[in-house]
Amino acid sequence: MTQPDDALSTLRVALGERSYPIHIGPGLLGDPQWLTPHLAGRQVMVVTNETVAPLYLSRLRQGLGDDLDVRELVLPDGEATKTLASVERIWDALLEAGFNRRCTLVALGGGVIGDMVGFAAACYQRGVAFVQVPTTLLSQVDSSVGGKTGVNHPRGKNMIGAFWQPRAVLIDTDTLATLPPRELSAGLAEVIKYGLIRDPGFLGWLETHMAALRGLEAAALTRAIERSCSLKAEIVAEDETEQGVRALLNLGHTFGHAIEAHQGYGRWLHGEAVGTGMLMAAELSQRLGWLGDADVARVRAILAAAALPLEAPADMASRDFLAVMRLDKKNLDDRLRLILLRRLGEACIHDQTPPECLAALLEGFPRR
Ligand SMILES: NC(=O)c1ccc[n+]([C@@H]2O[C@H](COP(=O)([O-])OP(=O)(O)OC[C@H]3O[C@@H](n4cnc5c(N)ncnc54)[C@H](O)[C@@H]3O)[C@@H](O)[C@H]2O)c1
Ligand SMILES: O=C(O)C(=O)C[C@@H](O)[C@H](O)[C@H](O)COP(=O)(O)O
Ligand SMILES: [Zn+2]
Repeated sequence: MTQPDDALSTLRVALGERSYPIHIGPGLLGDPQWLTPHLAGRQVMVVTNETVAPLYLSRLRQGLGDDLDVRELVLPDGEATKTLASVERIWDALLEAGFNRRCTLVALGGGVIGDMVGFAAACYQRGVAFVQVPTTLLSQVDSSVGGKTGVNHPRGKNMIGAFWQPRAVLIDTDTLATLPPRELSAGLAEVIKYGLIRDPGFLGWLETHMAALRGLEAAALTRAIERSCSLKAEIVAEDETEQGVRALLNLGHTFGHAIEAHQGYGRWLHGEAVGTGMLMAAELSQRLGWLGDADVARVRAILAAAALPLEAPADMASRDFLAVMRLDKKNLDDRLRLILLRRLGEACIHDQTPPECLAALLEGFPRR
């Protein structure tokens, strides 16, 4: 087997004794050196959706040798399909193919496919191998790394799931060429998140390179993906199952998940809801005296530069936010646990927000 090309970079997610690679670069799909070393055996189920299949399925198949038993499952597209019923379709296909515990599932697509395939792998015959091949910016910088898998419930995002780590993450940056601009912006929300929670230098870099990122300039995108994956890998290595620091990756998500669930899954993209949620978190941090006017203005400006929404849905009252936020998975002992900003580049877990302060934020935050 040839050595990986120098143009590609590899990061690792270290989990105690175990670790897995994140390969990042152009041209990974279709090159057998990336996928085949991570297969558990001969049986391979590639799961994708009806949008991604015509774009990338045949290229991925080229990266799988002829000596394998490869099956394909093409699911419908959309956040609304991130359900247990879709995961059952994966299990049905695996059983129909007669696949055993040495099979490997390959998730080819965005975060919806990745989360569902990971969950299917976690449960099939009590756990089989899976590989993430993310094709959206959001899935390349966030969802494919770290092993959070699962599906939505009408009452809350990702309410049913498991921690189950992939064997490898293969990020082919060429796939971003076909991504619609709205999806690119959604991915940028999670990229901005890393700067806000952990890396003020990266936040500054993003401010100056936003036009290049939105213009799909390869060098800028690769740098943003590498830095995001590296920060996520570091946090997951510290706290795989979200007992502490990993919760910081949820900046903007308590508000954002409430928007997604209230509006009906898919109406707001996950990244859009998280972007608005991060602005809400920043404004709440300002009300608590941690951020100044200039800090909040910077958060608003970078979200605007990424073409993300800055207002909450018009039909969402404060009580609608609170109803979903009360079910958030981070909450303990009936207390809301929010991720807030001590300053730009430093997040904290906060469960002491005075109710009147949160109420004022929710009442005063603009709607559209
Ligand atoms: N597990 C985690 O840690 C984690 C982290 C962040 C988000 N998520 C989850 O990820 C999901 C959002 O992921 P997403 O933003 O990738 O959404 P998505 O999976 O719905 O993909 C967005 C859209 O882009 C299409 N698409 C995918 N790749 C494409 C390509 N290369 N060219 C053209 N179109 C392409 C998809 O078919 C879809 O229509 C949410 O369910 C969210 O909860 C999970
Ligand atoms: O990896 C994590 O941890 C995250 O929180 C990343 C988030 O961007 C992602 O949306 C995640 O799926 C949210 O998880 P949840 O536990 O809040 O459902
Ligand atoms: Zn997210």
